[in-house]
This record gives sequence, structure tokens and C-alpha cells, in this order.
Amino acid sequence: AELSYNFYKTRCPQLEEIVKKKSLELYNIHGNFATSSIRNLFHDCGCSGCDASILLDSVPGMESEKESDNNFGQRNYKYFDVVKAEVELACPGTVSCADVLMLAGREGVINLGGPYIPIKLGRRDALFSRKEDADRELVKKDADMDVVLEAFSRLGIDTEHAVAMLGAHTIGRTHCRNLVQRLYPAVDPAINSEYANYLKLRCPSSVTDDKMVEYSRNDRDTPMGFDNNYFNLILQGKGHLKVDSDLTLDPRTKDYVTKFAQDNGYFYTKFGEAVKILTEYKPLTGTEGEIRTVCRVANPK
Ligand code: HEM
Repeated sequence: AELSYNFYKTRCPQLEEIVKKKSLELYNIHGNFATSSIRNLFHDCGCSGCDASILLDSVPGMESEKESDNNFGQRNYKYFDVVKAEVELACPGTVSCADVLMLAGREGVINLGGPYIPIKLGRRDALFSRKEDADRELVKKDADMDVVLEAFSRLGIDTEHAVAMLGAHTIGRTHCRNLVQRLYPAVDPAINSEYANYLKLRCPSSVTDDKMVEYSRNDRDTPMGFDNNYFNLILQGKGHLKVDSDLTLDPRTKDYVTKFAQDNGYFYTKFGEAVKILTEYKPLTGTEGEIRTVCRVANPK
């Protein structure tokens, strides 16, 4: 069985309209659902394929992907339940959480002013989710470029598309616990010194308190705009993570950064192509897995 653009054409013809409407409604109330849904999508597909395994809660005997440090900062999982409930009303037991997650991620990009990305459908949902898979398969925040490019290449994504995908860091936030290693005891020389002072105001101590929700927005100019400003920012030394700074320094990636910084349309094209490849990575299809009713729990046996 394969994914296709018309998988739900007869099974649930209203699906894409429902997800679009509900995602926009949620975005209008909780703007950051759009932001987080894009990272959710990446971390679902990037760990054991696009199978909504990231949405499963831990249960006795199963520590889920959510518990991995690589998923620190993920938020708003609950809104997928809201979208899925609406889909269940129209088409009970028909549409997977994995497809809902892909479509909601797509709508997140659109709601933030980014490009429309056609998404093939027909995925099914994983029966389990394992913290260890997320520990192993997702890229750590301080990974070097070899590791980053290797991880993308495992997903079928080449260097240019990997650089485009990282353009997603044009929205959202970085918590201080992910920033302070580059600020204390000494500022990483790849960070612009004025900007480092700003980050130090946002994160005044090397000791962070996760309960305080201390963070800095990735793009202070257009925080809720899905645009190519990320590439301008990293060229100015305003990248938050090691990977953001390294993109401008590594000979394999730096020319793509300049190209995307100069041409928003080209960035959109390459980002869209990359998302298409990503969302078709290792889906469950046919009779594999299940169609979960509630995205956070596997169906009762
Ligand atoms: C592979 C290299 C990558 C690494 C190491 C990485 C790491 C991170 C880290 C550490 C954060 C901050 C989390 C926090 O402190 O709350 C973050 C945020 C984010 N990342 Fe990435 N990321 C990578 C690639 C991507 C890709 C490919 C996408 C999407 C296509 C993406 C989308 C996002 C988004 C949207 C946020 C903001 C989330 C929010 O505000 O809720 N990242 N990333």
C-alpha cells in the first residue's frame, strides 16, 4: 500500500477542509499551535517514521518519545486531540492521527504565512512509542554538522533540503536550558556580541529552572512569520543553536544559506520539497498499525 493524494476522496472527502478550519480556529486562539505543530511533525517523522508515535502518552511499561530530552520544549500535543475529535465526528474510525498531524503541520506553515505544501495521505498509527528511539534517532541540540547532515540523509533529505528545513527555526522559541551552554562561562564566538548580551538578559544565569519557562524567541523581527528571515539572522550571528550558527560556517551549507537569505520564494520551494520527502518517510500503511481514535492513547485491545 502506498500514500496518495486522494486516499480519503471517498472515505472522508471533507478531511482536509476540517483540518484546515480547525487548525485556523486553534491558531486564532493559541497562535503557537501553528509553531509547535511544525516541530511536532519533524520529530514524529524523524523518529521511527510518520506514524504519530510522538503523540502517544507513556503508560506503565512504555516510556514514550515525549519523555526524551530531544523532545524537550515540545508543546500543544493536546490540540491534535481537538482536531482529531472533529475529524472523528465526520468520519469515525477512518483517518489516522498520523495524517491529522501531517495536515495540521501543513496548516501551521500556512497560518504563519508560509507556502502551501501538498501532502500525500493514507498513513496508519503506531501501536507504541519508545523514549529510546527518540533519544537515538532525533538530533541533539549541540550536534555537529556531520551528525546533522547524516541524520537528514537517513530521512532521504540532501544537504540543500536540510538547510531549507532548518529555516523552520524562523518561528518559535528556544528555552534558556538550550541556550546557556553557548553563553556561559564564555560566549560562543559564533554569536554576535550584542545579541549575546540580549540573550544573557533573557537567560541571566547558567543555571536554568525549567519551571520558569525562560526562553528567547528565535526570530524577534517576525516571530510569527514563516519567512526566510532565519537565514538573515544566522548570517548576523544570531543563531540560537550550534547547528544554526554552523550552517553559515560549514562549506557544505553556507552557500545555500546565502541563497535562501536572498530569495524567499526559492526557500519556500525547497522547504516544501523537503517536507514532502520528510512526510513520506517510513509511514505505516495498508493493515499495519491502526487508526487510533484518540491520538494520545493506543486503541483498547
Ligand atoms: C536537525 C537539527 C535540529 C536540531 C538540533 C533542532 C533543535 C531544536 C531545539 C533544541 C529547539 C528549541 C526547543 C526549546 O527549547 O523549546 C528547537 C525548536 C524548534 N525547531 Fe528545531 N531542530 C532541528 C531541526 C528542525 C527542523 C528540521 C524543524 C522543522 C522542519 C524544526 C522545527 C523547530 C521549531 C518550529 C521550533 C520551535 C518550537 C516551539 O516554539 O514550540 N527544527 N529545535
